[in-house]
Amino acid sequence: MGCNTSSPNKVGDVGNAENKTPPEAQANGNGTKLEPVIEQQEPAAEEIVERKDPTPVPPPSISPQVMLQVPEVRASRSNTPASQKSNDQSYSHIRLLLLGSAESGKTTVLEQVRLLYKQHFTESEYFHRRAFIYHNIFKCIKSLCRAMKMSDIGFADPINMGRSQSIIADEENHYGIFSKELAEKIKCIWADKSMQSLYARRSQFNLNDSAAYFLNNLDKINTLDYKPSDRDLIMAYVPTCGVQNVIFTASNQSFQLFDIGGQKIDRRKWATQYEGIDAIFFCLAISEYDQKMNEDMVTNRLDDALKLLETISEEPMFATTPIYLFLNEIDVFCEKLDVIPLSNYRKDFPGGDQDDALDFMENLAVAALGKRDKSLYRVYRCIAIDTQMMAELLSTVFKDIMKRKR
Ligand SMILES: Nc1nc2c(ncn2[C@@H]2O[C@H](COP(=O)(O)OP(=O)(O)OP(=O)(O)O)[C@@H](O)[C@H]2O)c(=O)[nH]1
Ligand SMILES: [Mg+2]
Repeated sequence: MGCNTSSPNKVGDVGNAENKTPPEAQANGNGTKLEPVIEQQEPAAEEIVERKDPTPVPPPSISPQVMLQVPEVRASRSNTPASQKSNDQSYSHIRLLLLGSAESGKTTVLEQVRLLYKQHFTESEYFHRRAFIYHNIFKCIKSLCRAMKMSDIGFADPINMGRSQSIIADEENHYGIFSKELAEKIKCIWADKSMQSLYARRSQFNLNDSAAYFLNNLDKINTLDYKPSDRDLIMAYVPTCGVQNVIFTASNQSFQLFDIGGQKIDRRKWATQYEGIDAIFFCLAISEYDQKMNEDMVTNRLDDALKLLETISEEPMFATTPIYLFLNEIDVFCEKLDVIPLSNYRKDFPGGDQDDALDFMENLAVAALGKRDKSLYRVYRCIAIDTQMMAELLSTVFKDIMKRKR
């Protein structure tokens, strides 16, 4: 039996999504012209030191965080906690909080909301994302070269060994277009037959899920007039270090979606955003069952994510707050199962096909929600990079949230 990724599976009593694309995704319900306002939030100096991601802070000219607001709320500061906003009578938004561990898909969900609900990207945001795409590509090829060096495989073409060594020795962060020579090196290494077999074992060295997508598109990207497409924006990984939010209208209701970084260092700030939250979107990347956390390279990522979910579920401030749980990355999960058996990492998995494995993961997540009343959570299986799937899912979720508010 194949993996059913065509529509989000739901637990609970949410009706099936009827429309392919929600009408509210095509225009702003209230007709307000939305003008993005970009504000920068820099991480504190001690965080820069502690952060495990080796490239948390892009060059000074590139903002790592953006905040999108409708004109009437421009006066508020980007780092004002949701708690303060809840006491401000001028706010009429339903406040949503994205939570989950690092690289679980939170910002991808936010970016999908922006694309679907017409929160256009500014030129400087394109510039910022473009810089990160070059950086993502270089980081990926460097990880692959390092992994090849550690492996017993060896390049199919011996010339690639020297190319690989020079990539490993390159200390630059590469936030800009690659030289012709560097681009050629990257392409040759990526095309090497042995590299492709190593790529199949990529979870062993925490390679970003979008590595192949960007490496395969290098020719298009490495041009002076390259402007990221919507797809490129969704596929890029820009680690969130701080809080960003977007305000948008769905079904004539105004929503504000907050997104916080999921690395351990960022979680210390989560509680400052808890008050006044109407619903939580929790992202859990189920594909990470065999991976270790970048922060310590010891803790299993799935264990960490489940523990995090349990903590959020038990948080007294969320006792009556609905949790919308997104079991994310089912594409990567299904692809990985054949290469890395789930039973190697989850001894309690009795075995079975992909759908059994998906059910098993869902049960783990539901168990982490503990004694929470069934009416206070919904579970969805999703692929956050799939815009069509997310259009249906988000439309269903927003309707459910509004039903609860009535
Ligand atoms: N293949 C695949 N890739 C995904 C999926 N969801 C997210 N990604 C990719 O995973 C990477 C990380 O996603 P983000 O949304 O930035 O992760 P995050 O939870 O915001 O991470 P932090 O900001 O570090 O907390 C990006 O490159 C996304 O394109 C998915 O369902 N499938
Ligand atoms: Mg993020």
